[in-house]
Amino acid sequence: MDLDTLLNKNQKEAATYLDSHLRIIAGAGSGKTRVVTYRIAHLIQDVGIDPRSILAITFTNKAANEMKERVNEVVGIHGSGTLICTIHSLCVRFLRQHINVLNYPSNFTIMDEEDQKALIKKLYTQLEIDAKVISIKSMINTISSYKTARVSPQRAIELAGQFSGELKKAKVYEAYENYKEDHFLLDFDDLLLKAVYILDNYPDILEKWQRKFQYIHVDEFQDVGEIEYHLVQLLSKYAIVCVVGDPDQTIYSFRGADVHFILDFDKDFKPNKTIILDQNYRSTGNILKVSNNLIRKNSQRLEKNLFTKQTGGEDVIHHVAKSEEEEANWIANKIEDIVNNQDGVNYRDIAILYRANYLSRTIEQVLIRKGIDYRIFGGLKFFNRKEVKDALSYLRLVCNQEDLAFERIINTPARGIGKKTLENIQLVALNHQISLYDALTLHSDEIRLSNKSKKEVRILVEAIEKARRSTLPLHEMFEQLMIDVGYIDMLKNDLEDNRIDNIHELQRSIYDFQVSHEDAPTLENYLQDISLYTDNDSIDQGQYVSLMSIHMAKGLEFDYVFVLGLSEGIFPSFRSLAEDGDDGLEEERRLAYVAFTRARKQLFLTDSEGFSFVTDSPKISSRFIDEVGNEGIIHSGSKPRFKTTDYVPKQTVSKAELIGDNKVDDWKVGDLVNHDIFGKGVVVKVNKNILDIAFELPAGLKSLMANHKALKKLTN
Ligand SMILES: Nc1ncnc2c1ncn2[C@@H]1O[C@H](COP(=O)(O)OP(=O)(O)OP(=O)(O)O)[C@@H](O)[C@H]1O
Repeated sequence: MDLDTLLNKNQKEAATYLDSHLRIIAGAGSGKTRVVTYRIAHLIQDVGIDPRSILAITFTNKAANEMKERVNEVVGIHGSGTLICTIHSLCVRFLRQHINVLNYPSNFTIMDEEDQKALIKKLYTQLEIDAKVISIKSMINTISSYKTARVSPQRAIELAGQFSGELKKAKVYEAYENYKEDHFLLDFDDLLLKAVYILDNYPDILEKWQRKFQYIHVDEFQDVGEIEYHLVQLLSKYAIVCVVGDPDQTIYSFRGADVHFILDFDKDFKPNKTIILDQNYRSTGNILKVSNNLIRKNSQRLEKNLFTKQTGGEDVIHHVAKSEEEEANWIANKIEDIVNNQDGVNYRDIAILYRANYLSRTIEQVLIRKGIDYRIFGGLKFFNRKEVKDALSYLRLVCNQEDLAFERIINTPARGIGKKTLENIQLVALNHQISLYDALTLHSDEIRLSNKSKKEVRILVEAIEKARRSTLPLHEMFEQLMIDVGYIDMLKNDLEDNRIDNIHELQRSIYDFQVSHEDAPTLENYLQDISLYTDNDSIDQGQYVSLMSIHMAKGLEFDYVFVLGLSEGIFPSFRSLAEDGDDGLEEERRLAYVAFTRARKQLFLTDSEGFSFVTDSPKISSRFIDEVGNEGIIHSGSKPRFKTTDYVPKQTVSKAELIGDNKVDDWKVGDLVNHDIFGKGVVVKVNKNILDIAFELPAGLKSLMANHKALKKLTN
C-alpha cells in the first residue's frame, strides 16, 4: 500500500502516527473517513497489528458498513475481525457477553421508541395517569434525562418530595424500570448505561475489555455525549486512541452531544498530538467559498482555513421562486437538465436536503408528476406518514363516509372505542346495510358505549357535520376540523412538533389545490387529486434521487446537492432560535454548513415567496443566504428579501412610500402592503378584487378587499 499516492502529507501523518493518542481536527470533505480507513489498513498491513485488537466507532450503521467495505477492499481477508461499528452495536455485543452479571439473560430484548410508548401507556392505565396531563413523549424524555443524569427511581421519588406532578413522573419512572427488569428489556439508554455500569463495577471484565483493544478510533467525535466519552475513556487504558472530528459539524447538541469533548481531548488523553487536515477534496472552490463564508459567522469555533485545489467550478446558484410549487418545479427541471445534459450523470448523483421532514411534500409531488423516482432516507414519504394518513381519513369521512377511513380514525385520538366496540358497530352497519359512520350516528342505541365514549363520539360527529356544512375555504375547514376532533391537541400533548408541522403542510397542500383549481376547489376533487400521490408505489429501477433531512446527510456526499426551504424561520428554524437563542442559531448554521459541504460539483440553494403555514408568517430568504456574501454565488428568480434589509422597514412608513390609490388591476403576488390594523404583509394571491395577504403574526393570512382604504401598497 503506497500511502504517498493515496494520501496527502498531513493525512499520511495522521494515518501512520502511532506514538501517542491522536486528535484529528479536520474540515468537511478533508478525508477524515479516508484517513481512518487507511490508518486501520496501515495498522494491519504495514504494522502487523492483530485486526481483532482494532476498534473503530462510527456514528451510523451506514458509515460502519462503508468503512468495513473500504477496509476489506484494501486489506482483503486480513481485515476480518476488526470491530467497526456504532457505539450502540458495541454495547449490545458487550452486553450479550456480560449482562448475566446483572442477572439478565444474554438474549435480552431491545426496546425502540414505539415499544417505550406502548409500555408507558400501559403503566399510565395501571397508575391511573392521564396522558393529557403528562404526555407520553414528555415522560419518555423525563425518563431519559433521569437516566443520563444517573438519578435512580428511588432518588427521583425523594427529589420529587411533595410536588405531585413530579412525584407521578418519578413513580412512572420506577414502574418503567421495574417492568423492564422483570421482562429483561433494555431501551437505547440502557445499552450504554448498563455497559458503563458493568465496566465501572466489575474490574475483571473491565480489564478483559481494556486488554482487547490496542487501537481505538472514534469518528465524528464532535457529536459524542458524556456517556459515550466515559465509555471510550474506560476502554482505552492500554490503547492508543485516535479521535476524528470537525467542531463545525456538531449538529446533535439537542441529543446531548457536547463539542467540548473534542476541544478538551488533550486534557484527558495524555500524551497526545493534534493534526489538522484543511485540504478539502470533495467540493469545488465556489462551494467551499460559500460554505466557509457561512461558518465564519459562528463565534464559538476553532478557526480553520479550509482550502481546495479545485479552484472555481460552477457557481453556487440561489433561486427564489414565487411559490413552493414553483420552487419544487425549478428543482425538478434542473435535475432533468443535469441528467439529460451532463455525461455519465444519473439520478443517484443527486440529493435534495431539507431542514425538516415536512418540507419534502411539494418536491415529492412534483417528482411523482414528472416520473422521477426518489427515495426518502431515514423517513417515510410524506403521504405515508401516520398523521397525514389520519388527517386524510378525517377528510374522507367528511366527504363520503368511507368505512376504511372511519376505522382508521375512530379511536385516534383515543375515544374508548376498542376492537370489540368496533365489531359491534360493524355488525349494526351490516344489519342495516349502511356505512359505519351512519351506524354510529343513526343507530347509536344499538351500540354499547360507556358514558365517556358517548361524549367523545358526540364531539366527533358534531365536528364532522360542522365540516360538511362549512362554507369556509377548504384549508380553513380542514384546520378547524383537526382542532375540533381533538387531533391537534393529541399531537400537542404528545409534544409531536414534527407531526404538527406535517399537518400544517397538508393544510398548505389543500390551500395550493384551491389556488390552482379555482373552478372547482371541492373536497372531493382534492381527495381525488391527492390519490395520485398516496397510491404511488413506483417500481424500483435503482435510479433515484435521494431525499433526506440534513441530519441524515451527515458524512455523505453527492455530485449535485439541492438545499430547499431556505427561508427565515424554516432554516434557521424558529424553534431552535426560540429555545436556544444564539447557541441555537450557531447549531443551525453548522447544520447549513454540513448541508452545503455535501456537494461535490454543484450546490443549489432555494427558497420561495408566499406564506408558511408552519411558521405562520410571510416568507423571506434565510439570513444564511445573506451571510454567504456574493462571491461564488449567483442569484436567480425573484430578488431575495432579508429581514435586515428591505423587507420590514424599521421606521413607520412615510406617506411618500405609500401608493395612494389601490387600483384593482394593479395588484400582483409579492406586493408589499401596509394595513391599518394588521400591519405589514405580502400579497400571496390575487383573486379579482380579493387579495390573500400574509401578515406578520399575530394577524397571519387574511383575505381582504383590494380597494379598501385600510390597505396601502408599499413601494417595492
Ligand atoms: N488525498 C486524497 N486524494 C484523493 N481524494 C481524496 C483524498 N482525501 C480525501 N479524498 C476524497 O474526498 C472526499 C471526502 O473525503 P471523506 O468523506 O473521507 O471526508 P470527511 O472529512 O470524512 O468529510 P465530512 O466530514 O464532510 O463528511 C471523498 O470522496 C474522498 O475519497
